[in-house]
Amino acid sequence: MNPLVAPEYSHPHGSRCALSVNVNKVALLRNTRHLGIPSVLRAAEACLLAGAQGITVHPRPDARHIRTQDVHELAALLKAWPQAEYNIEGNPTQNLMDFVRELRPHQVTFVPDSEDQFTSDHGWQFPADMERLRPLVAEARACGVRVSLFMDPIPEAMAYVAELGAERIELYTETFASAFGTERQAEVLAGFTRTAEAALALGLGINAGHDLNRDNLTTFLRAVPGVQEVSIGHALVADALELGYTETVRDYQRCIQRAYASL
Ligand SMILES: CC(=O)[C@@H](O)[C@H](O)COP(=O)(O)O
Ligand SMILES: NCC(=O)COP(=O)(O)O
Repeated sequence: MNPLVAPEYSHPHGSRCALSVNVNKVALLRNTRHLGIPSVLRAAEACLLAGAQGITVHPRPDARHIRTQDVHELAALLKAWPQAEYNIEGNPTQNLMDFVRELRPHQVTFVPDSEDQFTSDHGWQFPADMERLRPLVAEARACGVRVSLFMDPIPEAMAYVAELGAERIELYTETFASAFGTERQAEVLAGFTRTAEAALALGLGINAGHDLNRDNLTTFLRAVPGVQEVSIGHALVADALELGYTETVRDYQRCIQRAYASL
């Protein structure tokens, strides 16, 4: 079998790879008026109804988009969707751990962003970040929350993730998205494949996200083995402005299924 095609993989949701919709950008648009529209809750519900397997939020300390009330209201909504997962992202040295303690989402994704960062643009640095993360990973796991660490595609860094006791990595996919369709695509993608193989060999689960879209998603999933979840927000919400949430989510699910059609 082609080693670059994802191996047979049993995912928590019965599909090959779960789609978790990040609703940050719905909140960003809502926050530009005091009218409460577009609704973050209605966006999440529409995406779940259309087949998304999860919802992701990144409640940044400056509340530029997702606010504390959104995080709590989505937790309440997801109680009615037992098959779906709630993934909360953020920097555990800032405001994230209160959400972990209070809401116990299915997953927390630790992202090393500074408070005023334009967007997420790098993963954790090991071994430098190890001791700072160790108690935070332990606390989240003690709360029964799966821990995923936001990581650059560096195979050698996977052993540190495993040593910390995190269950998954989230591959930061911006470098792939930037190289997509260029002469660098194969080289950049090979780095992601090597990193995924290193993670799988250590028993780590694999998530992926940042700048994934309908054009590049299938290529990524075909080449990178074992991806259990993609969290997609910016491009998906942009597509939904044109196509609506239902058709957009269905189109992303088609992109995911196409990645495994040859298996
Ligand atoms: C961690 C990551 O890559 C994204 O999930 C992040 O949430 C993007 O944040 P913004 O939506 O604020 O750009
Ligand atoms: N972790 C990635 C995520 O949740 C959404 O990233 P993007 O699709 O908004 O770039």
